[in-house]
Amino acid sequence: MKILTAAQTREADAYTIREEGISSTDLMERAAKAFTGWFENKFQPSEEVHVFCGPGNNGGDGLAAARLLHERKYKVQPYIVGDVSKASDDFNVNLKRLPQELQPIHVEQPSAVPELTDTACVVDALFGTGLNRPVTGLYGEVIRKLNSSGATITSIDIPSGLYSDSQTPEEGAITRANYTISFELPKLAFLLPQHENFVGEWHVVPIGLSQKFIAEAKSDLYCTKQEDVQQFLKPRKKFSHKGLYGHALLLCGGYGKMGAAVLAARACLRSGIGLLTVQVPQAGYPILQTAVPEAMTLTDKNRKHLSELPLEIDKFDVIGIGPGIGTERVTKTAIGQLLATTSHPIVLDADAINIVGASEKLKAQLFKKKLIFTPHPKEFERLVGKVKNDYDRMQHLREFCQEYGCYVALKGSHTAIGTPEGKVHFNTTGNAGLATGGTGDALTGVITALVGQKYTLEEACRLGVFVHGLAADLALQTVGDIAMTASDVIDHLPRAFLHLTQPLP
Ligand SMILES: NC(=O)C1=CN([C@@H]2O[C@H](COP(=O)(O)OP(=O)(O)OC[C@H]3O[C@@H](n4cnc5c(N)ncnc54)[C@H](O)[C@@H]3O)[C@@H](O)[C@H]2O)[C@@H](O)CC1
Ligand SMILES: Nc1ncnc2c1ncn2[C@@H]1O[C@H](COP(=O)(O)OP(=O)(O)O)[C@@H](O)[C@H]1O
Ligand SMILES: [K+]
Repeated sequence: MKILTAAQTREADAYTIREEGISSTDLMERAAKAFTGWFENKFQPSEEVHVFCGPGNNGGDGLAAARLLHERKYKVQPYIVGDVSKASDDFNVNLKRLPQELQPIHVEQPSAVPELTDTACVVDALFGTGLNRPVTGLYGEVIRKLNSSGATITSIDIPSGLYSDSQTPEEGAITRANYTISFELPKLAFLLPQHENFVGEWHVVPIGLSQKFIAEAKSDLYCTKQEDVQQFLKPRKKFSHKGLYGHALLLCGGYGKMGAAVLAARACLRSGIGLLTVQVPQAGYPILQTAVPEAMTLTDKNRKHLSELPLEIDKFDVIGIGPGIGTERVTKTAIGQLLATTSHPIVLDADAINIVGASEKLKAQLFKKKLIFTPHPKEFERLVGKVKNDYDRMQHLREFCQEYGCYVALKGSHTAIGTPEGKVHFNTTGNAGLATGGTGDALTGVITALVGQKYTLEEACRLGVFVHGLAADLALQTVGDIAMTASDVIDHLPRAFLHLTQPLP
């Protein structure tokens, strides 16, 4: 699923209107119906609904939604904020369509906004994608008043005041929505952690924008949905054997962190790898052999740390390195050897990233390699330097992937996968139960297994991150997010793969 800019969304609206021969008022009616459809499923008609409308088409949506909710017997009060002498045409059409008994309150002073109780619902239709400057003055005061009330706020299309594709200037007021209902496609702003308190829980409702326009629109930003990964999932063949599903090498674990190797290995095996060898420091030998009997185990000459590569490193199809390895000098040397000698794909995580990030010499060896990095935001900063905000982080992500020709899965609530072409694919599965030690180690195992099975590096990243998040979503149903562990996520990988191969009705 593509993510379009505000300007492209306007073009999509205009294109749809031309292509379908409908009026812009009809499209607005569709948007308002889609919005109220969601609203009716969420809130009871007994709720008081206060709809705050601005002067543009977002306000027009608000007026149309107020009328539709009134028809559905909600107790609705529309408000028109500020000077609407230059209101949009569709705003004016919908103002006229309000029935006699549903007259709007004109808000010319912030004091005209009533004290709202905790049980009130607010619909925020002040500004949408037409926002062209930070929200200050009366609109800013109204937003601050709504934010400080206890009311439940639902924003139409986007929280008012939030820029959809770039950093919102600090002086602008932004609605702190509990829910945001966006039309047709999600907006980039929804996927960035810094906007969590503004966007709240977001949903996308279809309004029939032209699929042709969307397919042809140029965008480097995507959301990965289930149907996307199902398209490249490889079925297992009846006469196949383990030799056809790749032999992975995991270089993981260190003294006190052998669990990282166990988790990565278990996740790798649960993701379809044909054969798995794990090399651990000597102290890890009994642990690995006991905890993961399916994996072959090699030992390093060093008792506590990774310090050497296996002799026959070329026989492996993929190498996953990093979880639990630490940053000892001997380990740095081994990573240098790995980057210098192997042409096989490598998945680098955790301390492997920290080691590379701290050494310009190692960074110089990254070019023209088949590499996937799986950093969390702190590890990412060790690779690229300090970032200013989430937009700056995305910019660094694209530049780093383009410069080194590599893939980066920048982990988070919506893990962002950067590609060498400068594209970014945001993941749509997973939940806060994943915010616990070891889940990243499991992800390294999953992605390593998929690369071993000859998925392209892009497919392995997108499918791996998706299925890892899906396993957590399935685990949520039985263990919840508070108690979830990395082992729970691994234990739910089978159901997650089943879900993808045999979609539940
Ligand atoms: N036919 C269409 O084009 C459709 C549009 N839709 C709605 O239309 C919205 C976009 O509508 P518009 O393009 O009219 O834009 P908005 O309604 O977001 O706002 C534009 C108006 O606000 C003013 N404005 C912008 N920033 C301001 C600020 N900081 N302070 C004060 N005034 C400010 C502008 O001068 C303009 O009058 C979407 O978000 C969506 O809600 C939907 O109805 C779907 C169909
Ligand atoms: N709030 C969250 N919502 C969804 N996914 C999350 C959240 N927090 C963390 N994750 C996911 O959990 C994993 C954590 O990885 P990482 O930080 O490397 O953990 P560790 O190093 O302990 O294994 C990543 O896949 C990340 O995307
Ligand atoms: K809005």
